[in-house]
Amino acid sequence: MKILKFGGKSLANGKGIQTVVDIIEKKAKKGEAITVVLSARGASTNELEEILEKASKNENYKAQLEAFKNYQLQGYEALDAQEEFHALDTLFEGVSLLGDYSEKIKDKVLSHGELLSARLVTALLKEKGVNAHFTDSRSLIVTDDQFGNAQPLDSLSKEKVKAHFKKYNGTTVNVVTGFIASNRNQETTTLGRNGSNYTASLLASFLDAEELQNFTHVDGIYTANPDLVADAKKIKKLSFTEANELAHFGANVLHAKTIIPLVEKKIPLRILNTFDPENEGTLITSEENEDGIKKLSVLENVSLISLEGRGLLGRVGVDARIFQALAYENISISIISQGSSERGIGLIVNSTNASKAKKVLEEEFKTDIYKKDVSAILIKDDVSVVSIIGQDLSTFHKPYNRLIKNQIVPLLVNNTATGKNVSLVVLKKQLHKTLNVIHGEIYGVAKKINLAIFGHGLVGGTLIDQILASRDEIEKRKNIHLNIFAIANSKKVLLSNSGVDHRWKTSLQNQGVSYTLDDIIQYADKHHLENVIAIDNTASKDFVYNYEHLVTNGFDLVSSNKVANTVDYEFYKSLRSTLENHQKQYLYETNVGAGLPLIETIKLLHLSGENITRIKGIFSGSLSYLFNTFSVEDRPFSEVLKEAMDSGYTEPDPREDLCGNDVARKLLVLARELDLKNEFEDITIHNLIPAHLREGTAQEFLGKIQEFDTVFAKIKAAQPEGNVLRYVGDLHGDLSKDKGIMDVQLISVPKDSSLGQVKGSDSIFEIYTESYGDHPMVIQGAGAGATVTARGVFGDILKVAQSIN
Ligand SMILES: NC(=O)C1=CN([C@@H]2O[C@H](COP(=O)(O)OP(=O)(O)OC[C@H]3O[C@@H](n4cnc5c(N)ncnc54)[C@H](O)[C@@H]3O)[C@@H](O)[C@H]2O)C=CC1
Ligand SMILES: N[C@@H](CC=O)C(=O)O
Repeated sequence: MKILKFGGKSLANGKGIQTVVDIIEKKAKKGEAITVVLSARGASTNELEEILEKASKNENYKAQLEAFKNYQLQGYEALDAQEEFHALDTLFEGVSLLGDYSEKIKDKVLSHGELLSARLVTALLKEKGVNAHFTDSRSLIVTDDQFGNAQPLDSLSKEKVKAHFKKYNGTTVNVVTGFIASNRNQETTTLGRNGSNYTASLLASFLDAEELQNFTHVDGIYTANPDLVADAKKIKKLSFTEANELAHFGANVLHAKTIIPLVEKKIPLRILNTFDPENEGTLITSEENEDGIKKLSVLENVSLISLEGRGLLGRVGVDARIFQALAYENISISIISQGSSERGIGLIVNSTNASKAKKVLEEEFKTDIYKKDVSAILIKDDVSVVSIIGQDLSTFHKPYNRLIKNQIVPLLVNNTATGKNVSLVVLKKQLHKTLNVIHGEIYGVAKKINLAIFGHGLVGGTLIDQILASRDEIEKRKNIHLNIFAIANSKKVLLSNSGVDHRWKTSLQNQGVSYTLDDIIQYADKHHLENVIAIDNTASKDFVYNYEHLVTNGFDLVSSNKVANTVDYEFYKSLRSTLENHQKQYLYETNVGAGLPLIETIKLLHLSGENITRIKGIFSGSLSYLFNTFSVEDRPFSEVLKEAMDSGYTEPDPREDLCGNDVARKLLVLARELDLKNEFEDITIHNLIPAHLREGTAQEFLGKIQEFDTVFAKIKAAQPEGNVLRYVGDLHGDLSKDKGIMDVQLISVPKDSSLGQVKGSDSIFEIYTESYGDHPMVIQGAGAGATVTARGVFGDILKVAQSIN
């Protein structure tokens, strides 16, 4: 025998009730032995409750009662509901006259929801030729006298159930009213909310059923509420122990009391979807899963009450007083947490009870407040409880760290000493993000990294295309999902919480909107975007002043722009301390040597205590190309310069390279990695731009670049035979002091020297250290170019992404 239980939503008008009848008919005609337990249809129970309230207040309830009756008959006008309707008329009239009602009357009223539902389904099944039998559970389940929440008397009920099913067995499909029962005096009682599920599990237990199938409007039990977590997965099978934890923590498909009769008899419970009957749903059995299932459960509409005061320290019985005072007012505490210092106690109660709870506690601790032993009793309303069921503390650091990285700091953490369950109280506005962050971590769902890219010129544009081209592969290999949710230039931003695609240029043109930085921050917040990284691919001197604001708003930083590391030292330090305070990262490998692993190497050497004594080399990819080519080819300087620009080696304004600033910045970036406190002004720079070409716009400058030709032809000719020109940066001096010496200059070197042999746009860095002596460590390779630089930025993004655990 299988027990099939259908809930109110499954039995609602429209698609619902017909589907239910089809499911039962199919099973009955296949010869399956089944018993059906029904709830009231749709929102019938709530409506009856509302009508009852109105009647008791002498308000006009008749229109709503008519609507209720119409709903019950809609499409089923042949149903004989006179008995129920007449009983309801009489009951409401009585309540209206009296102006009051008892729990006993309420149970009588509410029972008609289930009675009508079972009558209708029985009639419909009979029409289809099924041998259905309307079964009023008041003749089966006997309870105590606790109207509204009656407790079944097991042995009496079992006896009656057994006797009934002995009489109506074989091909009979008993259609049983859920929720309702009667006491020993045959007065109607109800089993409390979720009572129909309870009826079904009692029947299953008394009849030793093979399975209880609970038909709902969901496909089964999910790892989290799918409305809040898009990646939530359906759990195929779980144990009663796990289900029991879910039932306690707000999982509304189950209730602890309905599980107990099944556990005792080891009867499996299957959660099914009425509207997708082929789906096998979730099976709950007594078999324990070895690894255990983790599931997220949420309590909303709760408030955090905190009791603070120095005088609580070491006092005996404070918690007992709290519990007692609240219990007296029937207020239940779902979580309580207390620091070992005992100076503060936090407790969670239902929001509807929060003000009352505060009042009760203020009264209880009146004297303590007067003596200033208790300084405050505060309510925080906008909170939610997230419980990770199946989680113990041995691995809890992982989801917890992930939350902190995403700037979600729980207000309270609580775990069960036995069993596996950790609960966190978080701000309600962070609930959605909290669930997604934890769910992603515990289920190893691809980690979502949300990127805001500022600047989509040569480097930025190439980066976006590189990310879009390799993100599927990265997701497959590294379980990291890269989502570009913002692309901005200085005027417009394209926003897309689900991520831009390869048509981003057109989309930006058509859908780009003017913006402020806060618009992007708020957009990320509104769409609960986790693990956000801001990427600066501008050459802007102003944008870097946004970095700290981004960090305080939860963004990690990646930058190809060198400015933030080369403005005043005070800013440099302040940014680092903001990063430290917010536990955020800032990576900028491409600031020196484009995609070459230079900064990382220098950092590691320095960190490991290696004394770096000098760093010398060709720092500029564009000037490397310029002088490598110009030195050996018989072509005008301006023509080669134009080539370097067209190849994407130069800065957006090439004067930044030619004046030596770009190399100087790179030197300063490295100096600061060595903890030197140099400022940009400390650097001696050989400016290659003749004085008369330094002023004016970049455009005007480009119109005059031929004027370089004679100047550089002379310089080239003045060199010794076999020499070539190289633009070199040098960081030297006593690097163990506060400041190093930095020079940037154009020099002539033998063609076969280490600097002379460099080709194309390569950079070369010679790192002299104490251990390496006169034989420096050398890093050489492409020092400029959009493709290698974008690849370097991409590498930094992935490093940040991987470090978010
Ligand atoms: N080209 C190369 O080989 C290398 C370049 N870099 C650095 O990469 C950065 C970008 O260089 P390119 O792509 O060549 O420049 P670009 O001029 O092609 O692109 C810069 C982009 O930034 C945008 N932008 C400017 N101010 C902005 C603001 N306030 N907010 C948002 N967007 C803004 C511009 O509209 C433009 O789209 C520069 O900082 C450069 O120093 C670093 C290493 C190598
Ligand atoms: N303009 C720069 C680009 C990389 O930083 C250079 O030429 O090196």
